[in-house]
Amino acid sequence: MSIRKLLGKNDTAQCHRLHEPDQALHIEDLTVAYEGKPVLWDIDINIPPGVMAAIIGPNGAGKSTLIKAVLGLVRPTAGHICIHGHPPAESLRRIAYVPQRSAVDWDFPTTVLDVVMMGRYAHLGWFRWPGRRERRHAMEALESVGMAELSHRQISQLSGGQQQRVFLARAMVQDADVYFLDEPMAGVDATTEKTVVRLLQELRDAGKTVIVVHHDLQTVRDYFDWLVILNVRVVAQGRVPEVYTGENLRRAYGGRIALIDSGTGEDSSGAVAREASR
Ligand SMILES: Nc1ncnc2c1ncn2[C@@H]1O[C@H](COP(=O)(O)OP(=O)(O)OP(=O)(O)O)[C@@H](O)[C@H]1O
Repeated sequence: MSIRKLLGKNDTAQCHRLHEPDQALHIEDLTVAYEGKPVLWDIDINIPPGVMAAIIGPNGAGKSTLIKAVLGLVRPTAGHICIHGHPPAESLRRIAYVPQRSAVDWDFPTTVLDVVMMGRYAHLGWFRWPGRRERRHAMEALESVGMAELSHRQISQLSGGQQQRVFLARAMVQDADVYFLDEPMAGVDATTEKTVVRLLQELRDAGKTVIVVHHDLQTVRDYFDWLVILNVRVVAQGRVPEVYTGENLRRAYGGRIALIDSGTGEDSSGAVAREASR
């Protein structure tokens, strides 16, 4: 048996052993290192199904690395990751991923509609091209993000906000259970941000789990109901009202945030934080 198969088998057994039936994402003792230097250190995370969760933390805290580890794009040094009680490699159809826009080659010669239809490939099986049904799904998703009219445009001719909407439409047609998005609100206009938040909240309301790497501390309380604060280790996690506190933010960001008292006292849930510099 190959090492890969053996590892897969062990992962399956571990997830069954560790299985927290209530958790959409269960991570235990995870360590990830680049060139021998740990960027995530012995972390445990639980995110229940049906929440919209933010992962926040200062630059270099390991937020993107965490998502990459879940998706199998980086290999952990140690630890276990389970999606609804299964290793991610066994749950790929249940996972949708929206990468950072900067991580994509937007000069690739393809149209908006084709990019969205790619989201259906995992559901098609062998030897089947996307047909009328997939096209309809893709057009419906493009309509919901206000992009139907640009379906035949080359992706190289889109604005940043339009690119983000296309990504979102592709994630929607995947019909996954757990959605991972890496900074979907970064560098988009206010209208696109509202559209992104509305669609993600709709997914959440439909019972999906939405996990977002997020940078704007001031919108955490408005947009999210679950929060993981990361800085190489997990600083705090849980429901936003309990976790989004001045004390936890200071522990993660140190002097890099300004706390603004929004009325009920700086260290209470009334605290609103702004990152001093990015
Ligand atoms: N492929 C890589 N090789 C070596 N080091 C890396 C690699 N990718 C990331 N790192 C380093 O790992 C650390 C964590 O990076 P990561 O991108 O996960 O952080 P982040 O919290 O997403 O940061 P940001 O908020 O700046 O996007 C950083 O110090 C980064 O420089």
